[in-house]
Amino acid sequence: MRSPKDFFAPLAVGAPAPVREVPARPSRMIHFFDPSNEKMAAKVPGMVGTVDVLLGNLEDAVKADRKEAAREGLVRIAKDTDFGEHTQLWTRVNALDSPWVLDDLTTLVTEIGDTLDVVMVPKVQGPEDIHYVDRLLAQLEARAGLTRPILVHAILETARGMANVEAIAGASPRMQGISLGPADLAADRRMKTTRVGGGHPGYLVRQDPPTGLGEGVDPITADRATYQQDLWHYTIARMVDACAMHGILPYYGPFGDIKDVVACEDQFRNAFLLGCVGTWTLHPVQVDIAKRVFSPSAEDVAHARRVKEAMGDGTGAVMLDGKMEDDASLKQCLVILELADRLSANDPELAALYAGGSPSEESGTEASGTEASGTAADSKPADSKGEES
Ligand SMILES: CC(C)(COP(=O)(O)OP(=O)(O)OC[C@H]1O[C@@H](n2cnc3c(N)ncnc32)[C@H](O)[C@@H]1OP(=O)(O)O)[C@@H](O)C(=O)NCCC(=O)NCCSC(=O)C[C@](C)(O)C(=O)O
Ligand SMILES: [Mg+2]
Repeated sequence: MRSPKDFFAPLAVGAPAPVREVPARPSRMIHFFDPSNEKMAAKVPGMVGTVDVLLGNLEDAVKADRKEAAREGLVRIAKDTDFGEHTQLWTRVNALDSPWVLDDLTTLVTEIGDTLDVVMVPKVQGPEDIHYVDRLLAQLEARAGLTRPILVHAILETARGMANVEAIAGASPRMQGISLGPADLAADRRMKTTRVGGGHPGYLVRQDPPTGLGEGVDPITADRATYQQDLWHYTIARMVDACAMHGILPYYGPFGDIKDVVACEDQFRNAFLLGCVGTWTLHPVQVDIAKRVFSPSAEDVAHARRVKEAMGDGTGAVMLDGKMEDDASLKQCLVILELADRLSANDPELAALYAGGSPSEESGTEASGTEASGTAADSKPADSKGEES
């Protein structure tokens, strides 16, 4: 364990100084592409400006015999593409115990280190994994003469990583954020699912047996409502706390049922409401869903402004639309307003929406009613409540 006094010292002579704060750049969707897949790679330049993050994936989902092609493809794309002001370039390197990761890091930092914003590290088990990457990145940055440090993002996909999540989040000033890796995590935990993220119809609670049924009707086998539960609630909530306590950013991960855009939106929204700032998008169809979900609704922004105005100096309590507002509800509203400001700075459409233009149908929001809504969930379509009976 390093002395706290040394926490912000570069780990190699000549490496850039670590950042003190995670840069406040939108990252609502981390869009995955396989740089060895020519059709997919060809779409990347056209996606600049439409997604917050483009991530060249080198790990799982890239076949073993395409690993080198993927690495080379990413170098080529990074060199040939202007990512503009609003789209970041990230990569997911191979796992630290794989035969590819050393070449991944060495090649990418050396060749495109000045373009690469974040390196995502899969299957992180504990802070020691981050320390290893931290030192190696510093050495490579120093050798390449980089002036800006590359940040690190961990994927939470082992039980041990989960148990160490707070230590991982605080392991280095390079830590930018953490994502949930539901498929590997499920396997490592020996959960009995076979999906990539999302819920499961078997994970439910059932209404109590009804009373007052007629003679001879069995209350146990009678019709009883069931409610599907969120398999990921504990994990995401714990990840959010670990990230918040260390000033880094939490993300949902992949939703593998590409066709089920409704359940995908529900899963993304659960993560957004719990504190995540973004998600992964695996297919272009998920991009607009992520944008809609991880941008606060116009109603929430308008409500937050009204609370801020009504609260004056920010202390005390007031009644607004029959609800008590106080210092703590104001703080929640300020979270929404800060996010809205940050997103508006990059996106004139959102800026117009938040400035009071009428919310478009595409934004998934409804025109303001007499009651201001309290959460982003209130703007969710009424037919997608995620309950079953
Ligand atoms: C799902 C797949 C196979 C369907 O691919 P498809 O070709 O069958 O889909 P499509 O609907 O036919 O595609 C239509 C068009 O979109 C293109 N396209 C399709 N996807 C993309 C994309 N991402 N970016 C840009 N373009 C894309 C595709 O090439 C095609 O182009 P075309 O019209 O010219 O023919 C494909 O979308 C894909 O491979 N996506 C990325 C998958 C991936 O990265 N997986 C790894 C992350 S999840 C994970 O690792 C788990 C985790 C965290 O580790 C853990 O939980 O443990
Ligand atoms: Mg995985």
